Amino acid sequence: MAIEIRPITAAESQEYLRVLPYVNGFLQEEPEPSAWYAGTAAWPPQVPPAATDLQRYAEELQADWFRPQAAFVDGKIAGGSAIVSVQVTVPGGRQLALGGVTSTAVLPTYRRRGLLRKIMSAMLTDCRERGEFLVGLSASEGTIYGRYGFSPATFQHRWEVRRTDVSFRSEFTDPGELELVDGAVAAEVWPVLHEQVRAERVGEISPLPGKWDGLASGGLPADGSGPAHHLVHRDAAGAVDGAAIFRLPWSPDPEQAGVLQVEAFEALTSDAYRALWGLLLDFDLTKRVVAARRPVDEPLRWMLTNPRALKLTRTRDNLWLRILDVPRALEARTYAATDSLVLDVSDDLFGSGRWRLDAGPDGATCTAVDQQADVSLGIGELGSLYLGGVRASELAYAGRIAEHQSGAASRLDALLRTDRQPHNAVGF
Ligand SMILES: CC(=O)SCCNC(=O)CCNC(=O)[C@H](O)C(C)(C)COP(=O)(O)OP(=O)(O)OC[C@H]1O[C@@H](n2cnc3c(N)ncnc32)[C@H](O)[C@@H]1OP(=O)(O)O
Repeated sequence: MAIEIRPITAAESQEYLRVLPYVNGFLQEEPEPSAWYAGTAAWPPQVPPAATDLQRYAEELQADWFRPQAAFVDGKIAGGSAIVSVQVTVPGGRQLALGGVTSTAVLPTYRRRGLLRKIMSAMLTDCRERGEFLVGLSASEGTIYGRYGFSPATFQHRWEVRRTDVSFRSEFTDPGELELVDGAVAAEVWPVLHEQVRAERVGEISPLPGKWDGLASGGLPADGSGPAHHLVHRDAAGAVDGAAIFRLPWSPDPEQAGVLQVEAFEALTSDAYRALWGLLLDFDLTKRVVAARRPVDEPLRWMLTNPRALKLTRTRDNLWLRILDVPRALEARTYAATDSLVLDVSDDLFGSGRWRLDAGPDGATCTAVDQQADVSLGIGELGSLYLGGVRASELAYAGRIAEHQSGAASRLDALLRTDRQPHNAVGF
């Protein structure tokens, strides 16, 4: 079998699309209603794409931010994946280029012959040559991407709360006001709000072009989750400082009736956060609120009289990170303490190395050295640590980091920690 890995031409778009999960069918361990996918249709799609969808996807393949690679077997496309150009906010506030791996699939009849490995190798090499030193993805299965040096760096929770269990610890007088707005207003609010959130939030991803376009049209999803409702909070001066998108899906099951699904929620201030949740958790005729894709350090539970009222129903990894250039990545963020440590980092794909990290609140220098290492770790472990969401001491206890100096993992923790847990509400 003759295998060739290369980008596709415009004429090959339809053939390429046919191998991809969102066209070819994609089983997922847990299907997501549109409300949780933050899209206008359930994911994975429940109906085959229409010709107009295929045409739109094919046009998207030509965009400069979408870089598809295909595996041709004996001249026919048998697998594909793509890198989308996005940015990720890192500790210190820089928004770094991130190559986002997406839309990955190999036809069932060609699986386990090394096609993904070859595609991945081509894509990572291309990113390095472009100077992108961070690559990320969200994984369909947890067993696939560790071998390429990816490892979870952000996590997300789904939680639910019964309306009758909610009582806030303290009285709250809103200095601003809430307003229900239509999709056209929401389509103007969300890009601006998310941009402000992204500037502050470690791990947040820049939205792909067109991310908010569907809000204005407000189409009805096929999964019965109902129309999107848009809630906006304005501060005392009238500036938008928070917003939520929610749905009130219909269900024949009495247990599932009366659920308010929170599709998106952002607040720039504690007041906006309290005001928005105050209404969403006490919405007339609802019994239960379900919120997915939420940060793992949700402050809401600390606002409730009974913190146990907020029940976690799912926790899962979100952004998997792969560092392609250790010194450039480590020099691009800032640190919570001042310290100097030698890291021995193994990387099967792009070569191992030993670096001294001289780090502080204003940044770092990272220099190749020969001296004794304080810790040894793999490139995947470094990816998990990079945004501050995973503790080095936890990975050391798990045998994933070797300490050569007692206390070195704790010192690494002190350097890498961030005030809030990294989180990305937006994916790709
Ligand atoms: C970021 C995203 O886009 S997530 C979406 C990923 N896509 C899917 O899950 C769609 C369904 N799955 C598929 O299409 C394919 O199984 C793919 C794309 C995941 C893997 O493609 P393949 O060409 O079979 O992978 P390939 O043969 O290169 O395998 C490379 C290695 O990964 C392993 N591997 C591949 N897929 C899996 C899997 N699903 N579970 C466990 N191991 C896997 C192989 O055993 C092999 O191991 P080795 O390096 O020790 O030999």
